[in-house]
Amino acid sequence: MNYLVIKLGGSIISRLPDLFFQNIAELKEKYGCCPVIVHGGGPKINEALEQKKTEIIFHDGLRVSTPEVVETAEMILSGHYNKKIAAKLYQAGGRAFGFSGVDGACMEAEPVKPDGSIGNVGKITKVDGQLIELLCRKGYIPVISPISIGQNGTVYNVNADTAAGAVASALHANIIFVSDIPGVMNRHISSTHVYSRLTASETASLIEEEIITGGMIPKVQAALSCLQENVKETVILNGFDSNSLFTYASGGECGTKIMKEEVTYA
Ligand SMILES: Nc1ncnc2c1ncn2[C@@H]1O[C@H](COP(=O)(O)OP(=O)(O)O)[C@@H](O)[C@H]1O
Ligand SMILES: CC(=O)N[C@@H](CCC(=O)OP(=O)(O)O)C(=O)O
Repeated sequence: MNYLVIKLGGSIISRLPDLFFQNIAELKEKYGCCPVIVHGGGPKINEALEQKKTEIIFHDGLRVSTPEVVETAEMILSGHYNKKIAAKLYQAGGRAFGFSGVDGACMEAEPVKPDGSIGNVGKITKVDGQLIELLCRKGYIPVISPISIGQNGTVYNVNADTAAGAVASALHANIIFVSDIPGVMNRHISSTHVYSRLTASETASLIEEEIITGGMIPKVQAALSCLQENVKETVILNGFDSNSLFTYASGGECGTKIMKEEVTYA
């Protein structure tokens, strides 16, 4: 079976056109490829923390996560967005099955920083790919919140781009990151310049030159690290463009493709 991991960013989820959900629901029938959704929800976690007057701190793009912050992130990701996306897909004609890494311990995590300096932020050590495949075989669209669990039962907040990369690696799937921009852009070149392809070293230079900043950094890093595993292709594309998913699935050019270095033989 062919899988496509679709990471829905918090920047776009609630503004994603209905047609985009419809295209996800039709992907298997039209292109023979099973969609697996992994989603974020960062901006709404910020809102919830602001309401609680809890300080918001990021360290290298990762949210410093006390147990209280993890509880809020879990409420927004595994509660609010996970079920909203499942309902949207059902409305669009699909049958979605929503869960997080905590359910069935299907994504195990350990602390990114064992010294506790950023709290319970996790990195994924194991994904139960068989469970995800089983759901796909039964005709469900898995919808996965990145909140994950440690072997001792600690619940971890995991960056959604990283979680999506781990799921894609486990399934040997390609991955697309759906966000609120047409791809990786360079406003120094022009206000609309989008790279169609970037290699690892070009990406590193754009980070160095501060052309890639903020939330785009964990995204390109997740793309590059899953290319080192079992993932062949990673693309960042625009959720506002409802056609982008089908354009990608039919082999057309869209968004920014992040690739390993091209090997040249003498
Ligand atoms: N070079 C770049 N090209 C495009 N977007 C960039 C770039 N550098 C930083 N960004 C920012 O990254 C954001 C996407 O990251 P993020 O907000 O974390 O997305 P999501 O919630 O979709 O995962 C864009 O909205 C944009 O503001
Ligand atoms: C550890 C960490 O930073 N977790 C993220 C999880 C959500 C996320 O990644 O959402 P987006 O895809 O919308 O950015 C957070 O708390 O914001």
